[in-house]
Amino acid sequence: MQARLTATDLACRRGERLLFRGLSLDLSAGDVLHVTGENGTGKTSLLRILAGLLSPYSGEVSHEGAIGMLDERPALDPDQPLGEALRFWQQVDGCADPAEAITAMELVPLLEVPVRYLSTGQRKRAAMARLLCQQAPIWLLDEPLSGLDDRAQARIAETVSAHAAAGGIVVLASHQPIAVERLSAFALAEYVV
Ligand SMILES: Nc1ncnc2c1ncn2[C@@H]1O[C@H](COP(=O)(O)OP(=O)(O)OP(=O)(O)O)[C@@H](O)[C@H]1O
Repeated sequence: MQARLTATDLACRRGERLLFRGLSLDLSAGDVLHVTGENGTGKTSLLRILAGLLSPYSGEVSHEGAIGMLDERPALDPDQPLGEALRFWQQVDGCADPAEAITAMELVPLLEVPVRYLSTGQRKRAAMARLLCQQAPIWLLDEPLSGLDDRAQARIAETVSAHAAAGGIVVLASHQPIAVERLSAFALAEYVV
């Protein structure tokens, strides 16, 4: 897996406020970065800048390898049964082995359930299955553990570890600790204006 993610001297402004500045990153295959910071410091904003969904106020981002993002919006059709909703994305993403992702996230018993009936944790696991199918080397995970029980949290931690071990890059923003080897902590407070 060929992956690199760099950010140079990033500053982020939302509305009238400069949230952070002087932020640089250089991540390569196998790196896992845990971004921490109080509510409103700009963790989601940073991930959106890295994903190219939000323009930085200044600075630059570059990457080698596709980016997959997980946030609170799973982008799964709420009216479709989960299996159908996932199948749509599997076709778009050209997923080689959808069954593996579905099994890994323990979704087999839920495939007939309409997405709108899924619980918060089930929805997050579904979003993770979609991410696995994207086969993107760079993962940006916004609060991947929120709403998950202990077993599902452990499953996500294993999945993140496996992705890094296979040469992927993971940047995750989380208020909760995550049991992943080779995790680097990144305190956004150091860059807050
Ligand atoms: N579209 C917007 N326009 C103006 N301000 C915004 C916009 N989106 C977010 N903000 C503000 O930017 C700040 C940072 O938001 P962000 O969601 O990046 O923080 P966060 O660190 O992820 O917070 P949390 O821990 O609560 O998820 C907040 O004060 C928020 O109100």
